Parts: sequence; C-alpha cells; structure tokens
Amino acid sequence: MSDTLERIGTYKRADTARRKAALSYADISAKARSASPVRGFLDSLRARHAADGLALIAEIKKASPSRGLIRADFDPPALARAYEAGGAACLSILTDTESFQGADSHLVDARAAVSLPVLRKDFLYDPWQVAESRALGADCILVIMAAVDDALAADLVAEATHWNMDALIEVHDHAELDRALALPSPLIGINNRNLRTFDVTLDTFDALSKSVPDDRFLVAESGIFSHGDALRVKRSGARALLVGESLMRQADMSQAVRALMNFA
Ligand SMILES: O=C(O)c1ccccc1NCC(=O)[C@H](O)[C@H](O)COP(=O)(O)O
Repeated sequence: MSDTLERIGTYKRADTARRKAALSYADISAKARSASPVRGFLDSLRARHAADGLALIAEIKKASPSRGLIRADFDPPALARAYEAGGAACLSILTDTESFQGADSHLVDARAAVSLPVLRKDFLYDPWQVAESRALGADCILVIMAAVDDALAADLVAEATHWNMDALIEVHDHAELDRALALPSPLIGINNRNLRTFDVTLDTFDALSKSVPDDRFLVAESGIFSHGDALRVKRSGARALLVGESLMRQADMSQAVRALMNFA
C-alpha cells in the first residue's frame, strides 16, 4: 500500500470511529431509508454509452494530494449544473476534507441541483460508511482494492447492494484486477494514477483493459486531458471516463465537457 493511502486510511478510520460513536448503524440506516431515492448510476452510464459510444463521469474536485489546490472558485451546485448542461452522464464528488478539501455538503448540495446520479468519491473502510453515503444521497460508492482486503471489499459491495446502490471497483494493477473480478459488481474502474509516485499514464489502462471480460462495464479513471485521450481509452475498451482535474481547470466547464466528449 502506498504511503498516501496508508496516511489516508489512518485518519479515515479514526474519523469513521468518531462518526459511528455519534450515530449507530441503526441511526444512520434510518437516515439512509429516508434519503432521496437512488438514481441508477450504472443504468445512466449504460444508457449514455449505448447512445454516444462513451459516457462521462464528471468529477467535482477542489484539490488533491498530487496537485494541491485545483480550483479556488468552487461552487458545487454551479459546477454540477455546468457538468449536466455539457452532457455528463453522472457526477463523482470528493467528500474527503483532509486531502481533497471536499465535504459531505458538496455532495448533498450538488446532487440537489441536478438530476444526475452521484458517486461518493471517498475512502471506505467500513460498511457503516456505505449506509452513510446513501444517507447523504449517494447513488454509487467507490471500493479501492489497494485499500481493502477481499473480505472487506465483499462487505462493502454487499452493503451497497443492500441499499440498491452501485459500486465502482477501482484497480491499479493485475493483482487488484483479479481480486476485483471475483466481486459481484459489474462496474470496474482502472485508475491510471500510481498511488505511490502519483505518475499518471494511460499505458496502465492499455495494459489492464485487455484482461477485463466483456460483461463488465469498464471505466477509465484519471489523467484524461483531451478528446484524443478519450478516444485512446475508448479504443482500449473504456465505456466511460472519470475525469476531474482537466475539467475543473476550465472556466467554461459545459464547453469543456463537450470538447472532451466531442458532443455537438
Ligand atoms: O488525485 C489524486 O492526487 C489522488 C491521490 C491519492 C488517491 C486518489 C487520488 N485521486 C482520486 C481519483 O481517483 C481522481 O480524482 C479521479 O480518478 C480523477 O482523476 P483526474 O482526472 O486525474 O483528476
């Protein structure tokens, strides 16, 4: 495991323990039951892929460990509306505060401003956090295979299924991909960012995508900056892109989505 992931895991587990002490599983489940109904995340990706040949998960990301501050002018509902107007199929919203300057309120406020399904992009180590994600309104969770063992990954997916949510299973290498393919989730993301060095290369996607069976819905994550990059990963089997930084650095984000995806 990378130092960054280990550092994040340490504070995230402590933060989750504090949240659980304040709100039991029964309490958070009651909130999840009364949350806004689930919007089909994978359904939306499939529909957009069928219509356009490639779907976009557009990320709301203020800062990151590798890049520092990405966007100072940061208004989650306005960003969500711009992404929706540009043609994104789904949103990804970072809720981690310490490393990404995210917040739970970013997800709640952005989702309320649009009709798109939302991925809670955070570091999950406990099924309680999945119920919490649903309570916030999330439609999909992230399972980072580099951060969890097989048993915990299965528990997170089972909890997501319990709440009728999708689970994006994220991998960085062949060993993680083999473990991901054993899980009952069709949504697989290949992350092109090396979590140890922070190097980003689309070669990672080219190398791993060959081993993903056709019955999985494959997402290319990180390091996609141009329509050429989008075409490259599409040719290697991507059905959707997850893009943060390159869109967040643009003034007109609707136009940036259209240019990236080549929408008219
Ligand atoms: O972005 C980082 O620096 C980072 C560092 C450590 C763990 C995760 C990290 N990013 C999360 C993501 O997966 C990306 O935000 C997402 O794939 C979008 O990537 P990009 O388009 O390159 O912003």
